[in-house]
Amino acid sequence: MSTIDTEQTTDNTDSGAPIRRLAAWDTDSLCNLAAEFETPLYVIDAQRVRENCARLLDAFPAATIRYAIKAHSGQAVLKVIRDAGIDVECASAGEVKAALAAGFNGNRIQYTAVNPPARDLDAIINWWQENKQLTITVGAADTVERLQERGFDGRLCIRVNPNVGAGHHEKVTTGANAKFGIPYERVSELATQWATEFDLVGIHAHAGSGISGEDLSSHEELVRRMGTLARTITECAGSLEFVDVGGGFGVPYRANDPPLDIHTVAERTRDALGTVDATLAIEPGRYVVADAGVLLTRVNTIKSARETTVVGVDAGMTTLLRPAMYDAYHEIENISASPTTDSMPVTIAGPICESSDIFAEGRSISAPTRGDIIAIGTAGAYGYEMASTYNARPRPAEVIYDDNTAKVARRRETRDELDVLETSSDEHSVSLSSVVSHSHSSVAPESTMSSSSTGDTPPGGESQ
Ligand SMILES: Cc1ncc(COP(=O)(O)O)c(C=O)c1O
Ligand SMILES: N[C@@H](CCCC[NH3+])C(=O)O
Repeated sequence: MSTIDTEQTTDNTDSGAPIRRLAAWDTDSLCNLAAEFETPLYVIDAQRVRENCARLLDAFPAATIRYAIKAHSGQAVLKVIRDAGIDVECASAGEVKAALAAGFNGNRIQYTAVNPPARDLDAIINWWQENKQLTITVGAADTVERLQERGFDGRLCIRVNPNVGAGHHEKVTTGANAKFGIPYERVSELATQWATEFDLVGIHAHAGSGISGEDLSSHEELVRRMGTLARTITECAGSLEFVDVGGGFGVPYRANDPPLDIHTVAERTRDALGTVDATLAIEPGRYVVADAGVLLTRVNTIKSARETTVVGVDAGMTTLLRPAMYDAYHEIENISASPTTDSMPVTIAGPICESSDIFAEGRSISAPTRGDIIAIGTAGAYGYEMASTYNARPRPAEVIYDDNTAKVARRRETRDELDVLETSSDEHSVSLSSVVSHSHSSVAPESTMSSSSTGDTPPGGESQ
């Protein structure tokens, strides 16, 4: 445990401020945390998560709010959200397990099945047997059959593909992607059928992630379509409990990005929905946690390279994937430098053997020296959550700061832990004469390949 100065780490502009910038964090405290817990290190401010929850509850007082736990599924964060009175949306059995462990009851959990593996459905049905208030959202008719085969006849929600997408990058635009949901045109017919077999409680759609406050038109169009569909279903299949219009509310990552005014979003969402005999539901993830987190990383290499200076740090794309995957922008500052240090443009790169392992290029930061701590802002959503162990790099640690104290929420993974799944025993093995089909092989037989074309000497030693 480490104690740091609350006064300085709390965003003192306004507890309802729409975004916490990197500049609002106390750099001395962050440097102390890096020294105490080492780097790379995620720091999450629990109070900021509370403020974000409170703002959502205030803007959507009559709605059901479900936090999309894929943004950050750490137990400490989930407990803050549970205590704020917000429910959860889970995308896998693993996420449901995390929600249950954090104390969410089945009636506060909505499981969204996306091409669900059998193992997920088995686990979900076991939990549903224990608490039949758990809601399952399906995005394909055969998922319904698979649930029926397992005895499910409970609370069902239909994921609609509204054919309207939005988001900060094409890779996070879901509403028009055929992978997600049942085509809009088919839903009322299926709803009529399923209402006789299940407790049909809702319909759901999600446009995508990172919807900008500057253009809410796609979000509004999706909500309008969902309102129309809800009215049709109510007539043909009976009333629904909720109409879930997804999450996706963006946060400004760049200093000059306009903040998303959540009250405006709420008002325009209600207007677009129109009158429905059901409760509005939303599923924000990023909005709840993004600006509550910062990633700290230490400079280990500085070199001049052609037109740039490369600053090598100990976090990489395995720690924070967003820049490599979506070219995502995060604020970056050298928080060890004194205020009088001159700035210089640099390339900030991680230790992973991939060219995309770069956090920023041509970014102006205070001139770094080896050992300095670099802070990467707005890293609370889809940061730790998307970390991997590629290049055999253990995942970072995470501390949560609350009530004047920072404590480890997720300890640093060790190199030894990377090997725990390896097995050398024959305990579970099968005998197979071959795993290559000789009759249908599309690879030319070795005898027809010249050694020059393969670059190898053929079996037997000499070229044929
Ligand atoms: C079904 C669903 N709900 C909610 C979310 C949360 O999105 P965001 O974190 O952008 O609010 C996502 C992620 O895109 C999602 O796929
Ligand atoms: N991982 C994405 C958003 C979530 C997409 C989930 N459907 C991001 O970091 O922006």
